[in-house]
Amino acid sequence: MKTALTIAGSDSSGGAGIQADLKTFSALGVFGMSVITAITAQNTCGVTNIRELDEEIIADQIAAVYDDIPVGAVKVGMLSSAEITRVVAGALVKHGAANVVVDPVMVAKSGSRLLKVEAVEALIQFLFPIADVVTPNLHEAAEIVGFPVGNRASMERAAIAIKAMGPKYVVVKGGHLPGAACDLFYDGKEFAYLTNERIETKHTHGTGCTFSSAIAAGLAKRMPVFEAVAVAKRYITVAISHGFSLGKGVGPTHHFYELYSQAGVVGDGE
Ligand SMILES: Nc1ncnc2c1ncn2[C@@H]1O[C@H](COP(=O)(O)OP(=O)(O)OP(=O)(O)O)[C@@H](O)[C@H]1O
Ligand SMILES: Cc1ncc(COP(=O)(O)O)c(N)n1
Repeated sequence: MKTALTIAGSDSSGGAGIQADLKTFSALGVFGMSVITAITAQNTCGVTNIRELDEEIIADQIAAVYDDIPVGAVKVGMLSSAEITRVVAGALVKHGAANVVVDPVMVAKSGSRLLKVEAVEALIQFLFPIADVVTPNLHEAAEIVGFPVGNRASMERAAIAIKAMGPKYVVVKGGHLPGAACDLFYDGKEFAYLTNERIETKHTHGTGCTFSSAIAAGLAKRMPVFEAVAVAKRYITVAISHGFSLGKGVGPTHHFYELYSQAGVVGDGE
């Protein structure tokens, strides 16, 4: 059985965070495990409270998994503070984590800050050098590199700057671009664009979490990195096109296995 671990925040409404990650792992046929960094009181309208877990229980959760179970890939999402970021990075190094996907979650769609401003430096310093893939959206890329990112030229400049911070691969997500949903993949040598038509929907809660978990699921299945990203792009496109209204605000994406096998995202044999 292939396994993947998510280290992220809990979203009580089930659309983003740990919950989206585990649903994605399951739909892609990978056994999911979780380390919770923070608990958010959250629904489709926004985040009403955040409680960080203490560093000891976070480190102990990571140790409990790695000391016992082979971890095929790990996705890192909401980290909230610089201290949590340092502890997670240190634990991943200590346990020799492989196939590390870092989604540099900073602000929820609803506007709440999920990573303190002063923690961005720790993310760059401690996590980027041990990451295989880093997946910023346009806003996150801009905060990381310190210049505006809003078109293909600036996405390429940002990808080069982020690659220089240590990860093996960078995916700058263009979900917030005008027009097509166009993501940039960069391996340090060449740029490749993964493009899909924009789906007109407001139900996109958790798209970033879902995309990065799908990449981790692909790596856990030992796909080459570009193939894992391409499968994740197909997965998120199907997930958004079947996003649905739930609650009064921004509804979630869709994670039911049948849909993905019908759409050819996962083969029956996987
Ligand atoms: N309306 C859309 N139609 C098609 N694809 C989309 C749409 N919105 C986002 N995507 C795709 O979803 C993936 C996630 O991108 P996005 O830029 O939304 O991430 P994000 O901002 O980190 O997500 P989140 O806001 O959940 O944190 C990317 O592959 C992006 O191209
Ligand atoms: C716990 C947690 N992690 C990540 C996100 C980002 O997802 P989105 O930007 O879609 O709200 C979130 N809202 N909550």
